[in-house]
Amino acid sequence: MGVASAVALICPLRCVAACPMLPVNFRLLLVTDRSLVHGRSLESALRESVASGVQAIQLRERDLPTRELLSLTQQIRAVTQERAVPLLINDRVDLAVALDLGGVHLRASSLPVSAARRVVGRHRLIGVSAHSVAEARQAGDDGADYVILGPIFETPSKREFGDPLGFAVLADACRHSSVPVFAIGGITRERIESVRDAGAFGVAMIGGILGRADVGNVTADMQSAVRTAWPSDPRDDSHAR
Ligand SMILES: Cc1ncc(COP(=O)(O)OP(=O)(O)O)c(N)n1
Ligand SMILES: Cc1nc(C(=O)O)sc1CCOP(=O)(O)O
Ligand SMILES: [Mg+2]
Repeated sequence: MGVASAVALICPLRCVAACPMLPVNFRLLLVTDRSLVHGRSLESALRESVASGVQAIQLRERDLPTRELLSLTQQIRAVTQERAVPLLINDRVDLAVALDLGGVHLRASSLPVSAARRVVGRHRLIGVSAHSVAEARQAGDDGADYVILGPIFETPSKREFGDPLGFAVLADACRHSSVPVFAIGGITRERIESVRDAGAFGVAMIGGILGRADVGNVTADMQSAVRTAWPSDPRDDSHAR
Protein backbone atom coordinates (compact mmCIF):
# COMPACT_ATOMS: atom_id res chain seq x y z
CA MET A 1 0.00 0.00 0.00
CA GLY A 2 1.36 3.46 -0.92
CA VAL A 3 1.85 6.16 1.66
CA ALA A 4 -1.07 8.20 0.36
CA SER A 5 -3.43 5.22 0.62
CA ALA A 6 -2.21 4.45 4.12
CA VAL A 7 -2.79 8.06 5.14
CA ALA A 8 -6.24 7.99 3.58
CA LEU A 9 -7.08 5.19 6.02
CA ILE A 10 -6.10 7.42 8.93
CA CYS A 11 -7.63 10.58 7.58
CA PRO A 12 -10.57 10.14 5.18
CA LEU A 13 -10.68 13.87 4.50
CA ARG A 14 -8.31 15.73 2.24
CA CYS A 15 -4.98 15.35 3.91
CA VAL A 16 -1.94 14.81 1.80
CA ALA A 17 0.69 12.24 2.63
CA ALA A 18 2.69 14.53 4.91
CA CYS A 19 -0.33 15.49 6.99
CA PRO A 20 -2.01 12.61 8.82
CA MET A 21 -3.87 15.03 11.10
CA LEU A 22 -7.54 15.67 11.49
CA PRO A 23 -8.57 18.97 9.98
CA VAL A 24 -10.60 21.38 12.07
CA ASN A 25 -14.08 20.63 10.77
CA PHE A 26 -16.15 23.16 12.72
CA ARG A 27 -16.67 26.91 12.79
CA LEU A 28 -19.04 27.18 15.75
CA LEU A 29 -17.54 25.98 19.03
CA LEU A 30 -19.69 25.98 22.14
CA VAL A 31 -17.67 26.30 25.36
CA THR A 32 -19.49 25.15 28.49
CA ASP A 33 -20.21 26.81 31.80
CA ARG A 34 -22.87 24.88 33.69
CA SER A 35 -23.42 27.79 36.08
CA LEU A 36 -25.14 29.62 33.22
CA VAL A 37 -27.67 26.86 32.62
CA HIS A 38 -30.73 27.53 34.74
CA GLY A 39 -33.39 25.09 35.84
CA ARG A 40 -31.92 21.98 34.23
CA SER A 41 -28.75 19.99 33.73
CA LEU A 42 -25.84 20.87 31.46
CA GLU A 43 -26.42 17.53 29.74
CA SER A 44 -29.97 18.46 28.81
CA ALA A 45 -28.92 21.91 27.54
CA LEU A 46 -26.14 20.37 25.44
CA ARG A 47 -28.49 17.71 24.13
CA GLU A 48 -30.70 20.49 22.81
CA SER A 49 -27.76 22.36 21.32
CA VAL A 50 -26.42 19.22 19.63
CA ALA A 51 -29.88 18.42 18.23
CA SER A 52 -29.99 21.96 16.82
CA GLY A 53 -26.69 21.64 15.03
CA VAL A 54 -23.88 22.86 17.25
CA GLN A 55 -20.66 21.91 15.47
CA ALA A 56 -18.27 21.23 18.38
CA ILE A 57 -18.20 21.47 22.17
CA GLN A 58 -15.40 22.26 24.60
CA LEU A 59 -16.23 21.05 28.10
CA ARG A 60 -14.87 23.68 30.46
CA GLU A 61 -16.00 22.91 34.00
CA ARG A 62 -12.86 23.83 35.82
CA ASP A 63 -14.17 23.67 39.39
CA LEU A 64 -15.15 19.99 39.29
CA PRO A 65 -13.09 17.35 41.12
CA THR A 66 -11.71 14.69 38.81
CA ARG A 67 -14.26 11.94 39.50
CA GLU A 68 -17.18 14.32 39.01
CA LEU A 69 -15.65 15.73 35.85
CA LEU A 70 -15.09 12.19 34.58
CA SER A 71 -18.71 11.31 35.17
CA LEU A 72 -20.04 14.53 33.60
CA THR A 73 -17.76 14.09 30.60
CA GLN A 74 -19.04 10.55 30.08
CA GLN A 75 -22.61 11.83 30.07
CA ILE A 76 -21.82 14.61 27.62
CA ARG A 77 -19.83 12.26 25.41
CA ALA A 78 -22.89 10.05 25.06
CA VAL A 79 -24.78 13.09 23.78
CA THR A 80 -22.13 14.28 21.31
CA GLN A 81 -21.45 10.77 20.00
CA GLU A 82 -25.02 10.43 18.75
CA ARG A 83 -24.35 13.16 16.16
CA ALA A 84 -20.59 12.77 15.80
CA VAL A 85 -20.02 16.23 17.28
CA PRO A 86 -16.37 16.67 18.30
CA LEU A 87 -16.04 16.92 22.10
CA LEU A 88 -12.92 18.57 23.49
CA ILE A 89 -12.05 19.04 27.12
CA ASN A 90 -10.42 22.05 28.72
CA ASP A 91 -6.95 21.35 30.10
CA ARG A 92 -7.42 17.65 30.94
CA VAL A 93 -5.11 15.83 28.58
CA ASP A 94 -5.58 12.70 30.70
CA LEU A 95 -9.36 12.67 30.33
CA ALA A 96 -9.11 13.38 26.61
CA VAL A 97 -7.28 10.08 26.25
CA ALA A 98 -9.06 8.10 28.95
CA LEU A 99 -12.46 8.90 27.45
CA ASP A 100 -11.30 8.90 23.84
CA LEU A 101 -12.48 12.45 23.22
CA GLY A 102 -11.95 14.48 20.07
CA GLY A 103 -9.27 16.60 21.66
CA VAL A 104 -8.06 18.87 24.41
CA HIS A 105 -8.07 22.62 24.77
CA LEU A 106 -4.98 23.97 26.51
CA ARG A 107 -4.99 26.96 28.83
CA ALA A 108 -1.99 29.12 29.65
CA SER A 109 -1.31 26.92 32.70
CA SER A 110 -1.85 23.58 30.90
CA LEU A 111 0.80 21.26 29.53
CA PRO A 112 2.70 22.81 26.62
CA VAL A 113 1.54 21.70 23.18
CA SER A 114 4.55 19.45 22.57
CA ALA A 115 3.96 17.48 25.78
CA ALA A 116 0.20 17.31 25.22
CA ARG A 117 0.81 16.01 21.69
CA ARG A 118 2.87 13.14 23.01
CA VAL A 119 -0.07 12.11 25.15
CA VAL A 120 -3.04 12.67 22.85
CA GLY A 121 -1.40 11.70 19.57
CA ARG A 122 -2.05 13.09 16.11
CA HIS A 123 -5.62 11.88 15.77
CA ARG A 124 -6.92 14.21 18.50
CA LEU A 125 -7.16 17.97 18.19
CA ILE A 126 -5.15 20.32 20.35
CA GLY A 127 -6.49 23.85 20.78
CA VAL A 128 -4.76 26.65 22.62
CA SER A 129 -6.06 29.78 24.35
CA ALA A 130 -4.21 32.87 23.13
CA HIS A 131 -4.52 36.45 24.27
CA SER A 132 -2.15 38.25 21.91
CA VAL A 133 -0.82 38.03 18.36
CA ALA A 134 2.43 36.57 19.65
CA GLU A 135 0.67 33.82 21.60
CA ALA A 136 -1.52 32.93 18.63
CA ARG A 137 1.49 32.69 16.37
CA GLN A 138 3.46 30.67 18.90
CA ALA A 139 0.65 28.16 19.37
CA GLY A 140 0.64 27.35 15.66
CA ASP A 141 4.42 27.12 15.59
CA ASP A 142 4.26 24.76 18.57
CA GLY A 143 1.97 22.38 16.71
CA ALA A 144 -1.50 23.31 17.95
CA ASP A 145 -4.35 22.55 15.55
CA TYR A 146 -6.26 25.73 16.28
CA VAL A 147 -6.21 28.81 18.48
CA ILE A 148 -8.95 30.55 20.42
CA LEU A 149 -8.10 34.24 20.67
CA GLY A 150 -9.80 36.54 23.13
CA PRO A 151 -11.45 38.32 24.59
CA ILE A 152 -12.28 40.12 21.36
CA PHE A 153 -15.23 42.00 22.89
CA GLU A 154 -16.13 42.92 26.41
CA THR A 155 -17.36 39.93 28.44
CA PRO A 156 -18.12 39.72 32.17
CA SER A 157 -15.77 36.85 33.11
CA LYS A 158 -12.69 38.51 31.58
CA ARG A 159 -12.98 42.06 32.90
CA GLU A 160 -10.03 41.47 35.20
CA PHE A 161 -7.76 41.21 32.15
CA GLY A 162 -8.45 44.77 31.02
CA ASP A 163 -9.64 46.01 27.67
CA PRO A 164 -10.76 43.48 25.07
CA LEU A 165 -8.45 42.89 22.13
CA GLY A 166 -10.75 44.20 19.39
CA PHE A 167 -10.73 43.71 15.63
CA ALA A 168 -7.25 45.02 14.89
CA VAL A 169 -5.55 42.44 17.09
CA LEU A 170 -7.84 39.70 15.80
CA ALA A 171 -6.99 40.60 12.19
CA ASP A 172 -3.29 40.73 12.96
CA ALA A 173 -3.39 37.36 14.72
CA CYS A 174 -5.30 35.80 11.83
CA ARG A 175 -2.73 37.13 9.37
CA HIS A 176 0.18 35.72 11.35
CA SER A 177 -1.28 32.42 12.52
CA SER A 178 -0.53 29.23 10.63
CA VAL A 179 -3.60 27.55 12.14
CA PRO A 180 -7.31 28.43 12.35
CA VAL A 181 -8.16 31.25 14.76
CA PHE A 182 -11.50 31.26 16.59
CA ALA A 183 -12.70 34.52 18.12
CA ILE A 184 -14.00 34.34 21.70
CA GLY A 185 -15.35 36.82 24.21
CA GLY A 186 -18.65 38.63 23.78
CA ILE A 187 -19.50 36.92 20.50
CA THR A 188 -23.08 37.49 19.43
CA ARG A 189 -24.97 36.71 16.24
CA GLU A 190 -24.59 40.31 15.11
CA ARG A 191 -20.81 40.19 15.49
CA ILE A 192 -20.18 37.02 13.52
CA GLU A 193 -19.75 38.67 10.12
CA SER A 194 -17.37 41.28 11.49
CA VAL A 195 -15.06 38.67 13.02
CA ARG A 196 -15.22 36.73 9.75
CA ASP A 197 -14.17 39.92 7.96
CA ALA A 198 -11.22 40.24 10.35
CA GLY A 199 -10.07 36.83 9.17
CA ALA A 200 -11.35 34.50 11.89
CA PHE A 201 -11.85 30.87 10.95
CA GLY A 202 -14.81 30.58 13.31
CA VAL A 203 -16.31 31.62 16.62
CA ALA A 204 -16.34 30.21 20.15
CA MET A 205 -18.92 31.22 22.69
CA ILE A 206 -20.44 30.51 26.06
CA GLY A 207 -23.10 33.04 27.02
CA GLY A 208 -24.40 33.58 23.49
CA ILE A 209 -25.84 30.06 23.67
CA LEU A 210 -25.80 28.71 27.22
CA GLY A 211 -26.89 31.99 28.77
CA ARG A 212 -30.18 31.74 26.92
CA ALA A 213 -33.33 29.90 27.98
CA ASP A 214 -34.00 28.72 24.42
CA VAL A 215 -30.69 26.92 23.86
CA GLY A 216 -32.01 24.94 20.88
CA ASN A 217 -33.42 27.93 19.00
CA VAL A 218 -30.43 30.10 19.65
CA THR A 219 -28.06 27.33 18.54
CA ALA A 220 -29.97 26.97 15.27
CA ASP A 221 -29.85 30.73 14.80
CA MET A 222 -26.08 30.89 15.47
CA GLN A 223 -25.53 27.94 13.21
CA SER A 224 -27.39 29.66 10.42
CA ALA A 225 -25.41 32.88 10.94
CA VAL A 226 -22.15 30.92 10.88
CA ARG A 227 -23.10 29.09 7.69
CA THR A 228 -23.99 32.40 6.06
CA ALA A 229 -20.73 34.00 7.16
CA TRP A 230 -18.61 31.02 6.09
CA PRO A 231 -20.44 29.16 3.31
CA SER A 232 -17.44 26.95 2.56
CA ASP A 233 -16.75 23.61 4.18
CA PRO A 234 -14.17 24.27 6.94
CA ARG A 235 -12.18 21.27 5.71
CA ASP A 236 -11.65 23.08 2.41
CA ASP A 237 -10.21 26.14 4.13
CA SER A 238 -6.50 26.53 3.52
CA HIS A 239 -6.03 26.87 7.27
CA ALA A 240 -7.72 23.59 7.99
CA ARG A 241 -4.60 21.49 7.55
C1 LIG B 1 -4.34 38.14 29.40
C2 LIG B 1 -5.19 36.97 29.72
N1 LIG B 1 -4.69 35.99 30.49
C3 LIG B 1 -5.46 34.91 30.79
C4 LIG B 1 -6.75 34.81 30.32
C5 LIG B 1 -7.60 33.61 30.62
O1 LIG B 1 -6.86 32.49 30.47
P1 LIG B 1 -7.24 31.24 29.61
O2 LIG B 1 -6.03 30.40 29.55
O3 LIG B 1 -7.82 31.68 28.31
O4 LIG B 1 -8.29 30.55 30.41
P2 LIG B 1 -9.82 30.59 30.30
O5 LIG B 1 -10.19 31.58 29.25
O6 LIG B 1 -10.22 29.20 29.95
O7 LIG B 1 -10.29 31.02 31.64
C6 LIG B 1 -7.23 35.85 29.53
N2 LIG B 1 -8.47 35.81 29.04
N3 LIG B 1 -6.43 36.94 29.24
C1 LIG C 1 -13.63 31.19 28.36
C2 LIG C 1 -13.21 32.44 27.76
N1 LIG C 1 -11.94 32.63 27.39
C3 LIG C 1 -11.74 33.85 26.91
C4 LIG C 1 -10.42 34.32 26.51
O1 LIG C 1 -10.28 35.48 26.12
O2 LIG C 1 -9.51 33.51 26.60
S1 LIG C 1 -13.14 34.81 26.87
C5 LIG C 1 -14.02 33.56 27.55
C6 LIG C 1 -15.46 33.70 27.90
C7 LIG C 1 -16.37 33.62 26.72
O3 LIG C 1 -17.65 33.76 27.15
P1 LIG C 1 -18.72 34.56 26.34
O4 LIG C 1 -18.92 33.88 25.03
O5 LIG C 1 -19.95 34.44 27.20
O6 LIG C 1 -18.27 35.97 26.21
MG1 LIG D 1 -9.83 31.70 27.48
